[in-house]
Amino acid sequence: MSDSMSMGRLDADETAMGEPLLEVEGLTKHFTDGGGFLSGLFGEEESVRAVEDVSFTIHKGETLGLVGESGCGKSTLARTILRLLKPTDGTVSFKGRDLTDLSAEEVRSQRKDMQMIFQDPQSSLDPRMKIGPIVEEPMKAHGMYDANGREERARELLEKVGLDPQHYNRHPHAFSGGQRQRVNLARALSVNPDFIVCDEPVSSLDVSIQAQVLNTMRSLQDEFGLTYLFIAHDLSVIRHISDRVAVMYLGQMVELADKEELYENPQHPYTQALLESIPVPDPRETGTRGVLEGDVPSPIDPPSGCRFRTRCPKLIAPAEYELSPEEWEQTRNFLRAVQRRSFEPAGESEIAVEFFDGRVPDGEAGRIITSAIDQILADDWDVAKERLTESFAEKSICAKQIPDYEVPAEYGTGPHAAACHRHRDDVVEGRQMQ
Ligand SMILES: Nc1ncnc2c1ncn2[C@@H]1O[C@H](COP(=O)(O)OP(=O)(O)OP(=O)(O)O)[C@@H](O)[C@H]1O
Repeated sequence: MSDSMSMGRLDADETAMGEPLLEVEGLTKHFTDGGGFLSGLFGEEESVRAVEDVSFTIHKGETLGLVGESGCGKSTLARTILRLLKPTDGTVSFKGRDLTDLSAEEVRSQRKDMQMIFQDPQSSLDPRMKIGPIVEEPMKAHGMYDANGREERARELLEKVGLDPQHYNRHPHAFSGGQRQRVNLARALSVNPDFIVCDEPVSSLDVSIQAQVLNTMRSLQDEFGLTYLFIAHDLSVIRHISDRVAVMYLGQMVELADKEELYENPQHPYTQALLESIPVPDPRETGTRGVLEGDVPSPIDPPSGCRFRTRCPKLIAPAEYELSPEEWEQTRNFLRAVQRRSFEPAGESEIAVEFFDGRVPDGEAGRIITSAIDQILADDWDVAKERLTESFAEKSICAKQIPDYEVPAEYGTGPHAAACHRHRDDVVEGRQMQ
């Protein structure tokens, strides 16, 4: 397809994937500095734009994996969906019912159907309580069964999650991390929910234990007809458990597709970078550094257009310059190097050799580059950086419009949404045509 669809909306649900269970539409959560009396007076209250205009659907019985670097807004999105946080904007419908306008009491009763399990099984279990009563707590809160009924169900659930029901009277410290996460699962299941948000549920566990817990979660899903929103930063974990995968960057969804499609045919440069950075199984190697350049910008003042553009290795060339793909790549690398001040300027020809194979492009683009080189040699880095950024980065379509495209899928049957302007018809070989 050619042009941007509704701005910021990334939705991949128009298929026969089953009945929608959860529909999220334009969900936005900004954190505003509550103490901002003075800033409020001047109307300049700063807000952290943690989640911005996110739309997607989760179907009954599926697992939607949600992946992205730390701080990209995964937990805030999950908490806003569950109404643990009040949305700034947008709607969440669960089984066709809009949750956004429910009263506090209605939200509380709705929560029975929507449970959440967290990363750290240690801190989410009260060390003074025995695990049986821990599992019974939510049933008690929702007035389910009498005391005997609750105990019976708790014992049954302990067994279902792979624990010994005889351990009903033990305290959490008697269990390993994996076992404690199983207690959490039993507790979440106790109120018979339809939907469970799993926020990094296996991240704190040893790799060898992770697969076992994930397998248990899978079989519980089949047995109880559960639907999961599964959050993780680890792409191998997401691949193991998910049916579809959504990728988040700086508060927005950038790609959503069937699992196989996303892993085999990623169409967003951020997803591609994340996948390239899956570490070889070496416990000393962590994170995504190396492939993804630069720092994540602040969510207080995120980049315009595509939020990934300031780190994107595929930034689109502005329409006004007639640059070949090679020249654009050189120009982009030069721009990045100046922005990061990552080289020692020796002289004009040395810079031209280092970044442009000795030949700066012709025309207007060349004139801008040459004057930037002069400014660098005069130690005016900031002026050079500003000129190059304004002339190239800010003129790219990537800076001007929020991308949102549906692209052809090669694997699976579901749609594939990718928020990258390279999928416009008027972008050819990384350059926007006039
Ligand atoms: N209560 C809050 N007040 C202000 N800012 C917040 C608050 N909670 C989260 N944030 C900010 O919102 C952004 C998104 O945070 P969030 O915890 O949702 O990300 P995440 O992807 O879940 O990260 P992680 O994987 O590290 O948990 C971050 O910039 C974070 O600092």
